[in-house]
Amino acid sequence: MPNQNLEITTICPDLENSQFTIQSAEPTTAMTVAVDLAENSTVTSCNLPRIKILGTGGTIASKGVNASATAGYHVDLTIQDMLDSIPDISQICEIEYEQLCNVDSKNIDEPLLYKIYQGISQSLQSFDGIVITHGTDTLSETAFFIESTIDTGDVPIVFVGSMRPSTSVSADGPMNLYQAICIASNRESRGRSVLVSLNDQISAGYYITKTNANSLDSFNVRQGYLGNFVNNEIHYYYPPVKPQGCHKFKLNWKPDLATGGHEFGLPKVCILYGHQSITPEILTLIEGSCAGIVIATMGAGSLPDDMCQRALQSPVPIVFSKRSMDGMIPIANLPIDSSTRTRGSVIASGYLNPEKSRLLLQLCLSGGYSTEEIRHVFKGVYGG
Ligand SMILES: NC(=O)C[C@H](N)C(=O)O
Repeated sequence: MPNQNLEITTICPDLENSQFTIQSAEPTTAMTVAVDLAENSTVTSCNLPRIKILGTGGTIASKGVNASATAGYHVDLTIQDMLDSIPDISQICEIEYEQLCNVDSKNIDEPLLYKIYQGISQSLQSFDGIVITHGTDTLSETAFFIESTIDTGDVPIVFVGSMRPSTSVSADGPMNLYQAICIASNRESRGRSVLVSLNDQISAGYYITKTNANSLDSFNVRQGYLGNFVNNEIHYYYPPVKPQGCHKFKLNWKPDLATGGHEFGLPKVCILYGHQSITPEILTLIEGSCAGIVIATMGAGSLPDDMCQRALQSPVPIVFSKRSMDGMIPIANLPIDSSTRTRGSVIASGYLNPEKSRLLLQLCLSGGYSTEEIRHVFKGVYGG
């Protein structure tokens, strides 16, 4: 049911790029409750925090064929539909929202990534927190990209999705969205950079990974959850902290005056999946068509000897990542050229999984970094 005590103003009526503001119709009540909630640090003064919601789609914005269907659904809800399904937040924050796109996250490509980047960058100055609704399949990639390209200052950037469509019994979207808005509004969230709020857990977008394709407890982070959300209380386990050694890149994507769009261009990086009997020919096949390669190696950098020797000689940088969900690639496990005693084109991914390594390598390459500089950036992810 729509919240009756909200005033909704349409700034731009188109669905794509539509923007709305929501304010409490009863400011006096809001102020009173805001003070009551101060114990939980939801607000610090009579001025409610201003939160921007950026909608991109995903299961959280989806409908299935019936209440028992948890697959085969389609993206169909706007942010306004989603806000109608959560408890009244008019006493917690003021909301403005924008529908950037409405797609399954498998379709988030560079132009959409840039749209999300712009949406966040442009909102940083005028909002106290930003919430991004996103499909879970590639949520961690977008969160990693944003952490790597935007200096968020103190403003919490909270990514949220769901595993069940809105139409299913016990849909998790409404509670996840409600919690994300509370987290973005909470003073204790300041200075924590890019967060992911799912299934009552708060984690760092830089490290989190989707580890289960179906269950509600779909995300995992071996570096540890930052906090928990229980019965309207947010419990952070640590003081504000940002990921160690996270390199910030300046995007030099320029407006394309001819098309009115933007000139995108992260260099192409492919991911190879390591397995028994993988042979070096695969490198020859793809080196010509990409600027860098990431390999999900077996274990902590293991590849057949001939593959390692060939990787050392590659004309493009090759990042050794891992198939295993946890752990990292120690430098000592990288191949070494016996004549030059160097690692050639090979770089260790540290703790980053293949898809995050891909983005990091793309950003390095777009900045024109040398192999040594790229090695240095990746080294930051495991502290050297
Ligand atoms: N749970 C989800 O959101 C999965 C969906 N396929 C998406 O990533 O958009």
